[in-house]
Amino acid sequence: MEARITQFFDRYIKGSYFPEMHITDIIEIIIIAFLVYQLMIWIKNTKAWMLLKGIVVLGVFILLAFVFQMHTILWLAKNSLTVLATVIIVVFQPELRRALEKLGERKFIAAVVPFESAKDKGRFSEATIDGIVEASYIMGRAKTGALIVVEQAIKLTEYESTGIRMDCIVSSQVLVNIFEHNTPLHDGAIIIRNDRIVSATCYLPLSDNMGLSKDLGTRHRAAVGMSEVSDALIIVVSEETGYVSVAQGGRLDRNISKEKLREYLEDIQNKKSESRSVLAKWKGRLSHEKKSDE
Ligand SMILES: Nc1ncnc2c1ncn2[C@@H]1O[C@H](COP(=O)(O)OP(=O)(O)OP(=O)(O)O)[C@@H](O)[C@H]1O
Repeated sequence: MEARITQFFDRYIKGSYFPEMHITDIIEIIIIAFLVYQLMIWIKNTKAWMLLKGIVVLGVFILLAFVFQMHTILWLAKNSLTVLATVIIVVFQPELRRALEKLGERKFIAAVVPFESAKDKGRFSEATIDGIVEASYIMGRAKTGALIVVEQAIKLTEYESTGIRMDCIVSSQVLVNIFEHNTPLHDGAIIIRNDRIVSATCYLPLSDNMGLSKDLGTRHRAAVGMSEVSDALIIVVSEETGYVSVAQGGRLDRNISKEKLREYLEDIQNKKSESRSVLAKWKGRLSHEKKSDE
């Protein structure tokens, strides 16, 4: 038995090369694993998934061409590589932009650079949450369609400019009034920044996610589309069913309860107040240090 084990070690293990490992190598492996994992999630959630399948098919085709030594195909593949890379960048420009924006999102940056949230002077109050929740379910019961975008760290100025500019404190009465049928502001989406409605009748980008249910129309597609290109939380009230749904990060949570909607809103409210408190702590520490220097 012992001889067998020794023989196994001699044959398979002894000759193997084990490089020396340092702590930085382990950290490097963890970072690369994390990045690859994030990349795979990103590919799965965007149309890059279809592209990946296409690339695999193309790869197999090129491999066959290599095996059978088809020189013209190999020459074409080699020379179109740079063009292909440019095409990918152009086609996936929105997704790449979103991926980079995500890196700069406050929840990520705030952990490293606390003063990032210095721009965040607004307040997302309880009254705003109450107003949105109440209005959504009033409209749901009345089967009034609505599309409400709650802005977060990424500024939605370009979408704001597609609508009619407003400057109005959020309340359930105002929201219900805006989405009332046959009124000038009811079509399209409204954008809420902190406690104020800043624009109405906004046009949002439509999602081309093929996984979305076929019975969802453009209102829901616009909600998902907006959540794919920004970190905003989008509330949709269906005119057809009266259901209240939430789109966030490219996903649609359909027919949610009042409590769940409140949870979603409180979640983003807490994120805002968390980053403000980090800033407050940082400012406090700074002034304390200044005082002790004097
Ligand atoms: N790109 C867009 N941006 C903003 N609002 C949009 C957009 N596309 C559609 N809408 C809004 O959605 C309305 C049409 O909704 P539609 O019936 O097609 O969608 P739906 O998802 O089936 O919603 P519902 O369940 O309310 O019927 C339009 O009148 C408009 O107000």
